[in-house]
Parts: sequence; C-alpha cells; structure tokens
Amino acid sequence: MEKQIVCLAGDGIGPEVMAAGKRVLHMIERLYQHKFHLQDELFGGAAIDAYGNPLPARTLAACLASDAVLLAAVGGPRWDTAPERPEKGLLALRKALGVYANVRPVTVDEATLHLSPLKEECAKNVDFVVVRELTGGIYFSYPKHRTNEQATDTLTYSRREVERIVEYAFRLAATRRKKVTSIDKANVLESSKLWREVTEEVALRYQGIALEHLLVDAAAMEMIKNPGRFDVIVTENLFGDILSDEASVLSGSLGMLPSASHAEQGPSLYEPIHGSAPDLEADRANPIAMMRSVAMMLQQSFGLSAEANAIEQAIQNVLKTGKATSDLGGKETTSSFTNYVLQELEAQVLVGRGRA
Ligand SMILES: NC(=O)C1=CN([C@@H]2O[C@H](COP(=O)(O)OP(=O)(O)OC[C@H]3O[C@@H](n4cnc5c(N)ncnc54)[C@H](O)[C@@H]3O)[C@@H](O)[C@H]2O)C=CC1
Ligand SMILES: CC(C)CC(=O)C(=O)O
Ligand SMILES: [Mg+2]
Repeated sequence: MEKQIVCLAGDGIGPEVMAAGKRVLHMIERLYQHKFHLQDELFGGAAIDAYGNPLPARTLAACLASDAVLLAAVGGPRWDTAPERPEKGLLALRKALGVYANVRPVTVDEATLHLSPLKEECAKNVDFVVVRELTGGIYFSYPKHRTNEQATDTLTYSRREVERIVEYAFRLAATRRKKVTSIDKANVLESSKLWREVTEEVALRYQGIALEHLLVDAAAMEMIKNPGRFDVIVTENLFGDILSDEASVLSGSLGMLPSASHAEQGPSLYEPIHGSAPDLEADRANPIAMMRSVAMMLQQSFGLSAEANAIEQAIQNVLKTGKATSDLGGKETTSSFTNYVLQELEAQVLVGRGRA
C-alpha cells in the first residue's frame, strides 16, 4: 500500500513524539512492505516563528491533499502573549478539514493497572470511548469580543451539528457494548437542551442501544467513581476536552491516550490528546499516545488492522517488562522506550512468520 501522510510536529514535545511516531511508521513499512510518504510541514508556534501564521496556506493545502494527517502538539509559553497563538492554527485546521468527530478511546493497560490512582478492581473495567464534537461550540465562538472590563464567548450548536455527532456515537456503540451516555448541562444551557432533545430523536432510530443522559458535573464524578459504567460517551467540544483529560488519569498518564478525528469526507486527523508539555525536559515525553495515534491511523484510514494490532501488542509487551517513561514512574527516555517498542514489533512480526 502507498499513502501520503502529512506530519505536523508542532512545538514543545511535539517534534520528539513525532520522531517516535515516524520510526514506528518506518518499521511498519519495512515489515509489511508498504510505502508511506511522510511530508513534514510547519504548524503551530513553529509556523508563527517562520511565517507569522500558525496554519500557513502551504501546510493547509498539503493536509487537504493528503491521505491522512498526523499531528503531535502545539503551543507553549513563548507564544502565550503573542498576537497569534498556535492553538488558533489547530482550531482552524480542524475546521478546514471538517473533522467533526473526535474519537478518544480510554483503556487501562494490564501492566500499568497498579499506576492508576483508582483501586485496581475499579480501574481494570475501564474500556470506553469519548466521542467529542470537534468543530462547533464555544471554541468556535461567534460573536466573541473583549474589552478591558468585559469578555464574551458564545456557545452555539445547530440541530445538524448535534445530530451528526450523536449519530456517529450510536453507530460506534452498535459495534461495542451498545450503550451511549450523552453528557450535557441541560439544567442550565439552551445549547444543552437542544443537544438532549436531538439525542432523544436520534436514539429512536437505534433500537437495541441504551441511552442515558448525565449532567457534566455528575459525569466528572462518575468517571472517577465508576468508570466501568461507560461504553460510548458523546458530548460537546469543551466538555469533551475536559473530560478526556480527566479520563487519561485512569490509565496512569496523559501520555497514553490517542485520538482520531473524522470528517464527512476527506482526510482524517490523528493526534495524541495531550499538549506540548513545556514543563518536560528533553527526551522525557511518553511516546505511547503518539504510537497509538499512528495505530489508529493505520486501522481507521487505511484498513491495516494487523499492523495496528502489532503496534498495540508491542507497546503492551514492553510495558509488561516494567519499562516505562518517567510519567509512569519508569526510567526510560522517549528514545529508549521507542527503541524497545521497535525491537518488540520486529521480533513479534518475524516470530509470527516463523523467521526469528
Ligand atoms: N492538541 C494540542 O496541540 C494541545 C495543545 N495544548 C497546549 O499545550 C501547552 C501546554 O498545555 P498544558 O495545559 O500544560 O497541557 P499538556 O497536555 O501539555 O500537559 C499537561 C501535563 O501532562 C504532562 N504530559 C503531557 N503529555 C505528556 C507526555 N506525552 N508524556 C509525559 N507527560 C506528559 C505534562 O508534562 C504536564 O504536566 C499549552 O500551550 C496548550 O495550549 C494543550 C492541549 C492540546
Ligand atoms: C489546545 C486546544 C485547542 C485543544 C485541546 O486541548 C484538545 O483538543 O485536547
Ligand atoms: Mg485538551
């Protein structure tokens, strides 16, 4: 198979985790005889420094013409007070690609179960997916303004926007444990009242799939108290952003969780859920979220399930030996942990073919 992948390394730990993701892709190319054309483009703070724009026209054109986009992370204190912010480029990219469905699977690895802040019997049942609406809501606020004395953001959702993301969640639940939890704030927000109404209508078209509604504050509590109750969570942009970072703690670290973002048509975007982690020293980032984002890309954009499963298995096998980066209490660096995963991947595939 031959595919064009645009790589947006971005800022902070972005280039380090992107390097790990590319090494995994090169290993998969070699082991399975694929050709991945990896095209690097400037994005985020790095693009502001070069062009004064976090999403240069050249970067956007390359993304739109690609088979898939792999993104690491953007942002950092250097640009916090700059006229242009890296995060603005991320929102503009998601909007331009039309990637409304952000899928964030949350599982807890057997080998890192003891690192979860939850009791083991609670954490071991964690297996859910957050389906986050990604191109609407308050992050795309209009009108939005600010004076010295007052600031305004606007939260808007249309029926169509709610319907398509909730439909996505129901279709996904049909392939899993057949339960959707819709999270809103319908006791206060008008947008949430519409969200709940539309969700009820969609549910009528999916007999056999259970629907429950939770208010976002109670949902935040339930995610810690009884996370095993969730199968597919569907929620709006801001709530999904916050709840998925909370969910990552169940797995032991924000550095573990990947995501895929899909449009109605055109290339999908794959990225770890974490940010640029400016507080980390060089070569300390956990590359697992990026490796899993690569696996999601291989599976969901290219249909390469065996390759995706091999990556996941290699990560699991390395974690089982006790090797881990410092966020999980281990001693490995980004590069040494990646070396182990690559060795494991190669050994596993060759053993499978009886050649080791
Ligand atoms: N998709 C993106 O590009 C995102 C960008 N950001 C941006 O990143 C910058 C930093 O934001 P924060 O709030 O600090 O969030 P963050 O996600 O970068 O970091 C939060 C905490 O998790 C740790 N962490 C994150 N990823 C890790 C990894 N792979 N391995 C080990 N530890 C990891 C960090 O060291 C930090 O203590 C900001 O400029 C923010 O806007 C934040 C979230 C998403
Ligand atoms: C930096 C934000 C715009 C995005 C974010 O935190 C996320 O998508 O998880
Ligand atoms: Mg976030």
